[in-house]
Amino acid sequence: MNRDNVYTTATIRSGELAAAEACGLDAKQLMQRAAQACVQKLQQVCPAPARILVLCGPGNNGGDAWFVARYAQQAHYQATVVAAKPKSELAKQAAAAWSEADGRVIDLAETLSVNEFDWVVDGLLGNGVSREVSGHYQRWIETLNQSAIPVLSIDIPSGLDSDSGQPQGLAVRARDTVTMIAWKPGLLTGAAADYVGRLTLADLDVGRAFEQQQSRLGHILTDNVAERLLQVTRADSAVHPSKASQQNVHKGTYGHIVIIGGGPGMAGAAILAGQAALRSGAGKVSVLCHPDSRAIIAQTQPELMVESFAEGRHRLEQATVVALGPGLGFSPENSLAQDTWRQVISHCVERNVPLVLDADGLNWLAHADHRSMSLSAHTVLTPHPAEAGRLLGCSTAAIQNDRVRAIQQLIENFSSTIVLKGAGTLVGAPQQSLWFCRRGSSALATAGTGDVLTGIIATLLVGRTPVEAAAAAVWLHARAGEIAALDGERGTIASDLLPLIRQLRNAPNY
Ligand SMILES: NC(=O)C1=CN([C@@H]2O[C@H](COP(=O)(O)OP(=O)(O)OC[C@H]3O[C@@H](n4cnc5c(N)ncnc54)[C@H](O)[C@@H]3O)[C@@H](O)[C@H]2O)[C@@H](O)CC1
Ligand SMILES: [K+]
Repeated sequence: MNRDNVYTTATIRSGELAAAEACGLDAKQLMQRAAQACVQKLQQVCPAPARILVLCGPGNNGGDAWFVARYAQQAHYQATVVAAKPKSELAKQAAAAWSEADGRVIDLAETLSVNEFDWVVDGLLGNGVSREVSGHYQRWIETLNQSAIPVLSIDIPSGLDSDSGQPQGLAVRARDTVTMIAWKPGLLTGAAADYVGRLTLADLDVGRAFEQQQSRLGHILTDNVAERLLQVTRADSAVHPSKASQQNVHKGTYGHIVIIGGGPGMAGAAILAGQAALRSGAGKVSVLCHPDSRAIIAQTQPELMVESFAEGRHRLEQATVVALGPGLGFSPENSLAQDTWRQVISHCVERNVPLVLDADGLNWLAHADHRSMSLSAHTVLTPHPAEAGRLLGCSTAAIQNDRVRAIQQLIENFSSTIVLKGAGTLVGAPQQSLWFCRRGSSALATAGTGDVLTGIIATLLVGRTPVEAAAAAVWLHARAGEIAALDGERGTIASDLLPLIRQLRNAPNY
């Protein structure tokens, strides 16, 4: 079974019973397996006879939790149940199993000191959360989040939306989450990383049947896959015959990357993109910038070839890949930036030159009427949520509330490869399933890291399809961020990533 596939919540909810039936199981047996998987995890993280508090909500997530209490008790844990009235038929049966074992139940409306317990099992709400958390649910989640007691969440931290990864007002911050059957996007993107803790997939032995019956939304960008993508080069045409013609054309070169940006006061963005391209292994990097930025860029990094756009236009003819946007400048009266943008886009579209559009490159795209222009299929757009909002004409919050929908819309509108940045970065392209990157660090949320990513993508575009290059670059950048953060997340800056990019390019498992 490919344990990296991601399915929408709707697919999981509508398909899990059919998969169980194909394996000769009914819904109650599936629930019992879910509970057993959670008890196994408990046994790893807090051996019996620990004191555990089991919180049971009204639906089947609560049903799982009632069975957890029962099995935990059988495994010699001291289990205490706090429960809402079970509403679903399965939850009622699971609650009955606890009563038959003479288990005591405390009503959710009561208060209890959680400090008496070693661990909490959170079965309040699962993938059926349908509204903002309030009342006793809110109170319990606040209590858990304020206490230091570790929490194991069943399926998904209660209150987290299992598609968007956004809390519905409030969500449990778990130490561990055991999710059932298959990965859901809400565990992997948006705010998920702040809530899910360590993730475990329990496929309940129906995962294979489920995968055979359902189509996936995407897959996790695993280390293995990323390392393989990083190794694929033009010399590998036998492995990737689809790229043979492009590979032959450029054989023997590591590519000439042309970066266009660096407006007045924004030379740094072009420098960082250029340095990242060099450290990712580009053979030659040119920067075309505003005349005022030329000297500082050239002095900062002598390996960069620097010209003003007017002087260096001919560089476009030599470009293997173009990166347009870092520090370009964006304001209605900035006609130099706008003209440059138009000329570069036209060149790349006409010649089918691979293009990365970032920062002001995206702002000009949002400003243009994109319906009247087409980008080449070799284009990668790298919006952060605010830029994505500008491109789609909606708010940043709307993007974050449904990142999967947002990237799908961007792919459709621009027929390009899209990197939707932010925690749980998504990568997608037309007719391809999405990549979910779980790696990364909040240390990457600082100025300039986007410019670095642009430089990496541009370099990796040499010899890879746009989606492969974007996925490999996102992973590399995220890993570099993680490693940089080992010296302290606070104070990590974009240029700290540069030596790590070099290390990772030479040894991805560094
Ligand atoms: N159906 C199956 O065969 C399986 C289901 N499983 C479990 O079932 C869960 C899904 O069960 P359900 O569909 O019953 O959904 P949930 O258990 O997530 O909750 C649904 C219930 O909660 C209420 N609710 C929704 N939002 C609320 C809020 N904000 N505040 C208070 N109450 C709220 C709903 O009115 C409904 O009564 C999964 O997450 C998983 O844990 C697993 O046992 C695997 C097998
Ligand atoms: K839960």
